[in-house]
Amino acid sequence: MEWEEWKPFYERIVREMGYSVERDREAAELLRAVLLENDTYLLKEELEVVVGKKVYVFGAGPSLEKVLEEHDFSDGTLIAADGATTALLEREIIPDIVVTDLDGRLLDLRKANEKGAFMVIHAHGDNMDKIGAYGALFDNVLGTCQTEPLDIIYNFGGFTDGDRAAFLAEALGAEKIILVGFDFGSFVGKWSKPWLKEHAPLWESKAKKFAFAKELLRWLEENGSAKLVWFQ
Ligand SMILES: Nc1ncnc2c1ncn2[C@@H]1O[C@H](COP(=O)(O)OP(=O)(O)OP(=O)(O)O)[C@@H](O)[C@H]1O
Ligand SMILES: Nc1nc2c(c(=O)[nH]1)N=C(CO)CN2
Ligand SMILES: [Mg+2]
Repeated sequence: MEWEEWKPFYERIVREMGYSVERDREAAELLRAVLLENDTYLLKEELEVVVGKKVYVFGAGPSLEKVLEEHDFSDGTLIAADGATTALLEREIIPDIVVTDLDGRLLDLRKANEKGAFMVIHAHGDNMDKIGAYGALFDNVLGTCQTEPLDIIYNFGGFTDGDRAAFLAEALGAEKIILVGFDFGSFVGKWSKPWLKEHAPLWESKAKKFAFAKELLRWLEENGSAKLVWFQ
């Protein structure tokens, strides 16, 4: 998704979620500074070679657990959206790429990175504290933002970690994107937040995020060049 296509979505998101564009911009600058200072940044071209034709994107919906038990996903590139990383690690699956705004379980995000996963870390106005505190703990990081892209900070479109991961796969050349554990139902998967012990009833701000995520994935289905499939 090009910036001009993303801009109207972003403007609606900012309005409906009450975000600050200025803070989102500040976060992008902060992430850029952290990655440059530590020399841990990746360029798009370096991540492109990791993404094959067939990509599985794992969301953190409650359905993920059973699906991981019953199916083998070793024939594609594995991209975990934030909290889904924990569910994969529990089954000793190391994702190729983790897409996160750093609010999943930090130890699991780091473990995946140490075991070889490339990180795609997203900067927004509400995670600057996390970027400042933990940004330097990761290696092989492609930075993303939701405002205008900077030199090493990309914007491929997408809002939540899950739909953003699908937009990333599209931008990096995937031909088939299979969404696993995306149920967007009335429960948030227990891997979604570090403090959740069980799947939790959907709360209001998360419901709004899910509505945008679904809309963006529909856009990708209609306008992307990759085939988008919902794994059942
Ligand atoms: N029922 C579900 N519960 C949680 N995540 C889901 C569900 N269905 C689909 N997903 C997708 O899985 C992704 C990973 O979940 P996670 O909650 O860890 O990420 P997140 O977007 O960072 O959440 P937040 O906006 O609260 O930071 C979500 O971004 C969402 O796109
Ligand atoms: N400002 C701001 N932007 C976001 C936020 C958030 O909580 N605040 N959460 C996101 C992941 O779902 C993506 N973008
Ligand atoms: Mg997150």
